[in-house]
Amino acid sequence: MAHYDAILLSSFGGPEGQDDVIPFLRNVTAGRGIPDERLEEVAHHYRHFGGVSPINEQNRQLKAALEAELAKRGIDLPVYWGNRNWAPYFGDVVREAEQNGHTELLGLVTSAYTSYSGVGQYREDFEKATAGTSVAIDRVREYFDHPGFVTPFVEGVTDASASLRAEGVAPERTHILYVTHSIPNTAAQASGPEFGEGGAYVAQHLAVASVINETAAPASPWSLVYQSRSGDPRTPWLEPDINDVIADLAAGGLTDAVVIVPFGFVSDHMEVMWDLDNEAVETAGEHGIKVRRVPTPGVHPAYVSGLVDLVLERVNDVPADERPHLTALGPWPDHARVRAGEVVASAEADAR
Ligand SMILES: CC1=C(CCC(=O)O)c2cc3nc(cc4[nH]c(cc5[nH]c(cc1n2)c(C)c5CCC(=O)O)c(CCC(=O)O)c4C)C(CCC(=O)O)=C3C
Ligand SMILES: [Fe+2]
Repeated sequence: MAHYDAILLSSFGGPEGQDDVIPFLRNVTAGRGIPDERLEEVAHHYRHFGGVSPINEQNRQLKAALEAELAKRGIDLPVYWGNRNWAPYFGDVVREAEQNGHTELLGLVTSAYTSYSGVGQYREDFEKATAGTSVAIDRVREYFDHPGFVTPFVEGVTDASASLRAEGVAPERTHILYVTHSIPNTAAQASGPEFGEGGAYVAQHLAVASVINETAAPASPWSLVYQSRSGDPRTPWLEPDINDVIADLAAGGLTDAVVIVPFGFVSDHMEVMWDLDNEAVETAGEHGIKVRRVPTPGVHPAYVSGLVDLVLERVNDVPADERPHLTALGPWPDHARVRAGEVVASAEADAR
């Protein structure tokens, strides 16, 4: 049995008013050479919604849902919530936990896949936040193929396909677009070169998309596509872009509808609201193609109880061969623990 004093719900953070937008974007991009034009463009996405990203409110709701599920199961672990890029910041939350006598934390991260953004950067955040404290932070494994994460997408694709069928669109003419965040090709490769082109990041997405499609829309063709590319235009990022694919499908004449499945994300935050509900839906409309956008897990009961299962699997040291996973890639291995600013146990997965 591993001992933990508390859970640390760990997320990205987002602005909650117009005055927060630029300081937030500076936090996000600190030292990573995002061109100013791109920052202004992204600021505009936030400004359009009053400078408020929905992500913090979604995390408050997820925290409340986790607390309710833990209480229901009689598990006595408080939940702290901290972010990388906006208040409540990890550093403040870790000190608050320490003052409350909670020094052994288990991180639940709102990223399901392996990449620097979802793994290495959080480990660095935890190193900084625990430096000079007596706090240690573990994190649960990447849960891209955990039933709790996959089930809401299976339901969403099933419902979207049924509603299109009800409008007379044949499943064979409905194309399912599994969409995730583009990252630089080099970052994808670094996520696990042993998984071939695109590394673990692409392999995980392909494996999950194939499982969702087989279960929810077996008669429909599908593709893995990307959104939210940024950075220097000369640097290659993962392609194709969702908007280009919608245009190509329309030109191909075999597609009457697309189902957009934002399975790279756990909640309907700004990247979903702007890049999909605004841009991609508009692209489909311009090409006369029907469109459905499937919800992200949010506070879906399967996701919330899946996260609690992931906590219990660590508390109870459940062996790998008993850990739930829906693809041949899983169960993904656990990561090294960070204690007082140092990585104290090394694991192969932590090169990422
Ligand atoms: C893989 C991945 C995820 C999924 C995994 C995870 O969830 O962690 C993700 C999530 C998110 N990304 C978000 C926002 C942003 N990401 C940016 C920039 C970047 N993301 C990248 C990758 C990812 N990002 C990369 C390689 C960059 C460029 C270089 C860099 O900066 O490392 C920028 C800067 C401007 C721009 O270039 O777009 C912003 C504002 C929000 C918050 C949304 C909200 O506010 O509701 C969320 C959940
Ligand atoms: Fe991002």
